[in-house]
Amino acid sequence: MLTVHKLVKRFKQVIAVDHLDLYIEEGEVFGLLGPNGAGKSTLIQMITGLLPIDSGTIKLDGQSIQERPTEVKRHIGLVPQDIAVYENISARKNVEFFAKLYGLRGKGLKESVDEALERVGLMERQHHLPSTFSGGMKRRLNIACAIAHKPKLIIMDEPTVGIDPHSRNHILESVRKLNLDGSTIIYTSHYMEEVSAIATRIGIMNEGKCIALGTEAELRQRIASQEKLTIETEEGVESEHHPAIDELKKSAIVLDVHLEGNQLELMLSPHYDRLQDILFILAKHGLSVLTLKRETPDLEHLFLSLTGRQLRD
Ligand SMILES: Nc1ncnc2c1ncn2[C@@H]1O[C@H](COP(=O)(O)OP(=O)(O)OP(=O)(O)O)[C@@H](O)[C@H]1O
Repeated sequence: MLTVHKLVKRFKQVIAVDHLDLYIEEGEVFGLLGPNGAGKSTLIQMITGLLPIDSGTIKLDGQSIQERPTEVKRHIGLVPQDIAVYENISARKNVEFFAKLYGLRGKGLKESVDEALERVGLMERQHHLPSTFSGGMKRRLNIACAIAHKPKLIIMDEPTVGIDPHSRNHILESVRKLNLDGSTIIYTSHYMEEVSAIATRIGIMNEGKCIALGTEAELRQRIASQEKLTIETEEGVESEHHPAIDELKKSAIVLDVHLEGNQLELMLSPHYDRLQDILFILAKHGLSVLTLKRETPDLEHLFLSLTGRQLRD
């Protein structure tokens, strides 16, 4: 449905999207994960025609956004990162306003607005002003405004930032329902667990590139053979430059070491079972172990091992 080919966007020195290739198939919920500044919003703004492309192509059902912006935009609904609703007209009038921009009128308009408000659970508050809504309700209204014209592709840019758990669950549930009813969805987030809950396929973006792509099972496969060891030490390790960390990093059995608060996180090579070697290194540098936890890493660790960064700063 959506094909992105060798897409590039620069802001002076910064290359926000770097020769990115991506395809989204009809019926997918595509979870786009990445830390701050990865280029997710820039990519979305280009897909939705809000930002000009430096080079590369974006096509929706074979139609180019550069060549046929009006036709392509008609089939896309964008839920932007920042809430964009009019505070001083009712929720219903907000949805009507956006639906009218896409040419809906009369009975079709009424039915579409009803359906959109119903989907986000705001029917009972339809005549209230958004200025009286919680942040979560405003976000849900934002979604209603984006979906009333029944777009084929719905793009949600971090729609759960800063909202209460009830609205968050409501949003995740409405994403599932929209998808079941035939919409294709791109959902960006910093939160692995959200993407994991709803996405049929996941792309991980960093520094303008898509560095991993696949179903959650496929991505997990890439780290399935590794193990994570979390160590809490009595003394506390202040920096990544601690001599114990340097020595652990040089050890053949330790693939990676990170300092997370007062804990050391070690990625171990497959089937490693000589924990005493690690304890020996720690003891040698005066560190006594309080707790040890050994587990299979999750996708946040895949991200960490690919980029050396956390998904959230
Ligand atoms: N209008 C702009 N002018 C200059 N630089 C920009 C502009 N928009 C984005 N950038 C830069 O491009 C890079 C990608 O930013 P972008 O907002 O696309 O990332 P993101 O993945 O959406 O991050 P976040 O999760 O924080 O929204 C960053 O380095 C950012 O500072």
